[in-house]
Amino acid sequence: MKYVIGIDLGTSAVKTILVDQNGEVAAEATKRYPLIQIKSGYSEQDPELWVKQTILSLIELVSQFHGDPKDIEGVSFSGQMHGLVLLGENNQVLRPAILWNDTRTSPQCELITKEFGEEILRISKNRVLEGFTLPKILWVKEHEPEVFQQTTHFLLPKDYVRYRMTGMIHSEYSDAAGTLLLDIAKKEWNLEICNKFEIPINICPPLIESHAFVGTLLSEIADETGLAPETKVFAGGADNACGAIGAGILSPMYTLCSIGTSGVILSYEDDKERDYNGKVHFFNHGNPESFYSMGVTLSAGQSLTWFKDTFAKNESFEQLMEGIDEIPAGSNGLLFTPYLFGERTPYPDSSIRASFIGMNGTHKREHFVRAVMEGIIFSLNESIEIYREEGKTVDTIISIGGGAKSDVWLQMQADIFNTRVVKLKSEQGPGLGAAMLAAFGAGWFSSLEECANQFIQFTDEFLPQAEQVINYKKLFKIYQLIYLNTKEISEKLQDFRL
Ligand SMILES: Nc1ncnc2c1ncn2[C@@H]1O[C@H](COP(=O)(O)OP(=O)(O)O)[C@@H](O)[C@H]1O
Ligand SMILES: O=C(CO)[C@@H](O)[C@H](O)COP(=O)(O)O
Repeated sequence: MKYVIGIDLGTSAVKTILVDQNGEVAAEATKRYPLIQIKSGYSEQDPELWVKQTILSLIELVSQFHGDPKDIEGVSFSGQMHGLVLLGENNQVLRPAILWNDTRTSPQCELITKEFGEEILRISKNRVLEGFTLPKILWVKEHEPEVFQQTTHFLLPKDYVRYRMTGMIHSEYSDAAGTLLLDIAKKEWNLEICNKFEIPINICPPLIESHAFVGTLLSEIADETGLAPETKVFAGGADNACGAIGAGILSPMYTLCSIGTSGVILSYEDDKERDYNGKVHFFNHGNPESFYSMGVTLSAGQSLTWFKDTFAKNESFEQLMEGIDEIPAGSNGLLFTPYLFGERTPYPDSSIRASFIGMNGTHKREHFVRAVMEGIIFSLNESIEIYREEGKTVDTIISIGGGAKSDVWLQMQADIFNTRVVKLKSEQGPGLGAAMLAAFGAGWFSSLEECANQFIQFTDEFLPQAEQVINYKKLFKIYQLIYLNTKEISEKLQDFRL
């Protein structure tokens, strides 16, 4: 039996899975790393820690495997998107990576939008937002000019880890699409945008397809991890592109819901000319010549993690959620908006912050937990509404990410989205998508669709419950009022945030 490995470089942890030729997950390992948040709005990570934890995770994965490591034919990657890694001479890292959920770049976004926003929307198919890579590059150029001067390349997070495992520098289209520097339709770095903002185009890495063969493992990485030095490494994709592959979103039939640190509602796009006018993001898929669009809740799973770390640090998620299924929809009149780090869809607003509304003396901790979980799904429902308004049919959702571990949360998705919600056998959609890219790249299958037929297995399904659907429709309308009514308050509080 042959095997492939998918490495998912998430925001909270790196997750590795070993998958056999039938698509069965033979081993899994996870290694966590922290976010560095020195100020409100700042979010960084140490790229060296990504490499260290990836290697530790692979060591653990290989130790669970009792076959011949030479049977592990290929490795590929899924990675948190948009993060900026700057390399200098000899490819050393020049500063900590600035992540997708870092919102310090509002002034740079305003400048880009004012000077070139319409052209960028036309070329990159995306609106200028704090999370994307171009504003981060401009922030470094303005605030750390000596770092910018030394830059020889920028890389996206998983592309840096792949570089450290192979010695080869590349980017691939699905992740490059999230930089605002890529011409999405032509699949090339855009000289016009680079010139406009005085970014030397040669700091942009060479572009390849997601399933492209990059090289074999460096011998020291093979020695350390226990993998064979001839293990083939394939480029990989953005975590949402890989999530889409791993959940079988290879046609417009299904919609994806991912609850990781962020939350995503994602739809396959077969027409590259489809124009949402920047209301949702539009990116190259990991499947060659295809595209997807998505709406993003910045702090989805992260809101629940924040609540747990702050009020129930030593409990598991399962303990935290005990009793919440007995509480009625709407948590006895308590609502939560998940804007801990600002928001993206439908409100591109970096200064909005989260709120609990409706607290009264009868509320217990479990009401707050349920309200947080409901608020996250309400926020994702805003993206579903956009798709429905644009004429898309959303009737089946494939749900992935850490959030898909909870059946109560999956039922809440079915009731709030008013759709059938289906769970995968392994909730590690992006990791499975990465493994599928390795399997396709290694020639096991003639297409990702063929691979999906073999690899993807659905388990439970959750159907909307009529009474809950009615209640949640009413609650969603009230939830939508919170943004409008807290926007000004959030702005006024900005001066008091550290
Ligand atoms: N047992 C669980 N039940 C429900 N949600 C969970 C559970 N464990 C983790 N989560 C949620 O999953 C999120 C992490 O998901 P994951 O897909 O691993 O994120 P990332 O890819 O961003 O690192 C956490 O923030 C948390 O909200
Ligand atoms: O910024 C985005 C997508 O545009 C995020 O979805 C990141 O890609 C991080 O993903 P997770 O770690 O939450 O899976």
